[in-house]
Amino acid sequence: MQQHNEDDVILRLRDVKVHFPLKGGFMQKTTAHVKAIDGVNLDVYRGEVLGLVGESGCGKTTLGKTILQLIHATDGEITYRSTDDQETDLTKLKDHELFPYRKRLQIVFQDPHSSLNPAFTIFGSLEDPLKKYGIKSREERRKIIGDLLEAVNMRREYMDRFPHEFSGGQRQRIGIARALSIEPELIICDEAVSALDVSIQAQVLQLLMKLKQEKNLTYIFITHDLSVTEYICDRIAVMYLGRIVELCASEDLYARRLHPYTQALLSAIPVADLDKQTKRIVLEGDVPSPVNPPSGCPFHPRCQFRKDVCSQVEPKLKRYRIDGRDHYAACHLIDLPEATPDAA
Ligand SMILES: Nc1ncnc2c1ncn2[C@@H]1O[C@H](COP(=O)(O)OP(=O)(O)OP(=O)(O)O)[C@@H](O)[C@H]1O
Repeated sequence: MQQHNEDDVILRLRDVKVHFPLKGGFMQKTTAHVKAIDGVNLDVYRGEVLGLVGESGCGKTTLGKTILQLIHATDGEITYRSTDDQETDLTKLKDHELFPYRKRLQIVFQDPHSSLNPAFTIFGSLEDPLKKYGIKSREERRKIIGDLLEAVNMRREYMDRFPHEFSGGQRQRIGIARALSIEPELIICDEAVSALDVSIQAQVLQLLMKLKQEKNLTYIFITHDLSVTEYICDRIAVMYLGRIVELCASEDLYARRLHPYTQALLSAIPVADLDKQTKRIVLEGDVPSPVNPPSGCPFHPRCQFRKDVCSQVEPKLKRYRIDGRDHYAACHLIDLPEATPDAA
């Protein structure tokens, strides 16, 4: 995996929180908060594929939508860094000021069946963003959409068909074409292949990787499926209860996972090489409610290695240097020296 430096950062998240108010009673007063994201720090590097993994409900989609400003952060900074080094904290912008940034950051959703309007032809669905971003001539829009369809291995004339005329895999490719239409720099793929059969998944993943190379894209790849991330991600961030609990190069996560939560997640994936199969660690219970997260380490009630400190003090995400690479983890039980600030 290539090493990144500060100049390569495209997105910088600092202490990002998203607390949804829960309303109740006759007056619909806020009675509590769902702490969906609770202090995320993360740098995303230009040109990388960053996996965001974790069980259902740990905050992956909320974080993705917050980066795109489809959900407003309760607190923290989300800084976008352009190729000419201009830095903009997206959380501080008003809706109309976000317009140029929405072009640069796009999303592909999970469900190819519901993400296209059934009443519109493919041209009708795909021309909208082009119109918004100033492509006035219909002929030009038809040319761009035809080129986009060819880029996702489909025929140009398909633009005059309706979504129900396509298979799930084809619809997902159309969703990718739509995300690409206004030439973004970063695409968030939210469970983009999870609804597809395994063989179709492989085709769509291959397509995503081809497009990444051709168009110099950055991906944040959200999934609960750790068997997919190993092959396509440069780095992986593991989320639990709205926090990142481990973050490192993909190969390092699979080779030497540090956090007990990651160990449990990875132990559940079947591997072809039986020598590499680790003993299955069964996670007891569900992810606790983000309304009242556990004290101390949020994972401690489900952790088979927990000690007293784990229920008392929340562990920080610490940086370790392993084989010359950064490996971050938030767990009291890791017995490794923390990296010194200048270790690189
Ligand atoms: N608008 C909302 N209002 C209140 N709670 C919400 C809202 N959106 C999400 N949540 C809660 O925030 C937490 C994180 O949800 P989120 O969908 O981000 O998780 P996820 O990891 O993407 O899960 P999944 O893979 O099931 O989509 C969950 O407890 C969810 O119920």
